[in-house]
Amino acid sequence: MDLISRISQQFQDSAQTKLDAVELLAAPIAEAVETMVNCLVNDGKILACGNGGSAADAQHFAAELVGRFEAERQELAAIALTTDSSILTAIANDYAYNVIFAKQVRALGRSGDVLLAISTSGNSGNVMEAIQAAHDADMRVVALTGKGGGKIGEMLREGDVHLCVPADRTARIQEVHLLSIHCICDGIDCLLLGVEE
Ligand SMILES: O=C(CO)[C@@H](O)[C@H](O)[C@H](O)[C@H](O)COP(=O)(O)O
Ligand SMILES: [Zn+2]
Repeated sequence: MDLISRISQQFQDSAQTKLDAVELLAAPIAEAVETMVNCLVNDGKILACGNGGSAADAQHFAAELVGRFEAERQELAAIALTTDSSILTAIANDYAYNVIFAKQVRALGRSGDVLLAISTSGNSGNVMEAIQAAHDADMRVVALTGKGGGKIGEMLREGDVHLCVPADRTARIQEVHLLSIHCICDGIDCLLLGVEE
């Protein structure tokens, strides 16, 4: 297959994966919006974590809440746990890579806060440890996964929200995660501001 055909195929696969996911994900995305708005209006904050491309997604999400998405509104409390290289290297070096997010959740997370946990496989150990720490702190979890949800799908409990993308390819799952994150940002603005467009 030549490059142009490969690229065209990827665009088609990405669009199809999104269309295939909407029926399954629309309700949990709406639940995620309500969970997060409820947290934010009650003075809570959202902590976000993930590895690799999902670390970028966590940061992207926090930037849209603290800065803005599409509408002007008050700053919203969100922190990506993927950005402080001193914290990350100290914890990985002195303890284990598996606890780089969990120790930050234990330091910063409070009852009523939300953890946005992102893992395409649903099996990243450090994201699982973060979820456990969030549960211990009486926080709710919004999990973005794929590939059937993995072990993270089995860890979630009542009050948590699971957005499991019905796909097996990491890149395609990440693309739906980003769309879902934008839907969450739009939904938060809509509930807080009544934004229609
Ligand atoms: O962006 C990509 C692949 O598209 C990679 O950086 C990917 O995020 C990394 O391999 C992650 O470590 C995968 O972790 P996870 O999504 O399974 O939790
Ligand atoms: Zn990637």
